[in-house]
Amino acid sequence: MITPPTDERLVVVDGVRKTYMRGATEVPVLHGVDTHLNRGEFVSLIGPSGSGKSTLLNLIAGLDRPTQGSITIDGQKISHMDESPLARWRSTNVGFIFQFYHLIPVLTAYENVELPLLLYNLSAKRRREQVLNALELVGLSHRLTHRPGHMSGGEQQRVGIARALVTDPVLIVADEPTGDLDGHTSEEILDLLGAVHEDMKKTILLVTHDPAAASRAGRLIRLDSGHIVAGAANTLEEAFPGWSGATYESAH
Ligand SMILES: Nc1ncnc2c1ncn2[C@@H]1O[C@H](COP(=O)(O)OP(=O)(O)OP(=O)(O)O)[C@@H](O)[C@H]1O
Repeated sequence: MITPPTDERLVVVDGVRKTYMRGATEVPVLHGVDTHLNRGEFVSLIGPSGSGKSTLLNLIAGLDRPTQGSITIDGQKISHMDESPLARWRSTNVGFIFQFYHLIPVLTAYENVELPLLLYNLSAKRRREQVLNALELVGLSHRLTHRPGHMSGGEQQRVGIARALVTDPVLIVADEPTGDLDGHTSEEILDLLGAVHEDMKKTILLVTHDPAAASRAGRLIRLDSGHIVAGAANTLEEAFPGWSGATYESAH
C-alpha cells in the first residue's frame, strides 16, 4: 500500500505482520494490517478475543516491533528504531492506560503521576505544577497522598489517566480501561476520556470489548483473526449485534 504523506495522519500502519514464537513454533497474529489514525481522532479498536487487538496496540505504542511492515507516528518510523531510542520515544510520545491501572502500590497518587516526569530534566517546581495540573484534570486534587490500596478502582484509573497525560504525549493508548470497573464507574471514566479527547484534543486509541466504550469513539477499527474488517461491516451494529445503546455515527 502506498500511503500519501499527509500531515493529518498521526499514525500510519503499513503492511504490518506480527508473528510470535512459542518455542520453535511460529504463531502468526497480524497478517498484513494497513490502517491509520488521524491527528486528534478518538478511535476504538474492536474485535473478538485473540484477534490481535492488544498486539496491534502494543506495536503502535512502540512496546514491540512488527515482524514485517512499518509503523510511522508523527513522521517517525518507530518500527525500525533500536530498543533504547524506542524506549525514549515511547516515554515522551505515548501515554498508557491499562485495565488494571499498573500503579505502584507503595507510592502515593502524586508520586505515581510524577514517575514518568522523573525521566525529564525539569525543575522541581515545574514538575510539581504538571503533576498537580494532571491530578486536577482528573478530579483528584483531594487524593494526592492516598496510596492505590486506599482508593477505589475508579479513582485508581483516574490516577492512571493523570499519569498518561502528565507528559503531554501525542498519543494516548488505552487497553480495556473500563474492564475492571462497574457500569457507573465505567461511564465516568469514559466521560473523562471523552473530555481528554474533546478538550485537550488528544489522539486516543482505545481497545475494548465493550460496545458502550466503543460507542464513545468517532471511528471503529475492527480486527478479525489478524485482518482489518473493511468498510460497511465496520460498525457498532455489525460488531455487537443487538446492542441498543447510544446512536453511533461513523466518522469515516
Ligand atoms: N507474547 C506472545 N507470545 C505468543 N503468543 C502471543 C503473545 N502475545 C499474544 N499472543 C497470541 O496472539 C494472539 C492475539 O493476542 P492479543 O492479545 O493481541 O489478542 P486480543 O484481540 O487483544 O485478545 P483479547 O481481547 O482476549 O485481549 C492470541 O492468540 C495470543 O495468544
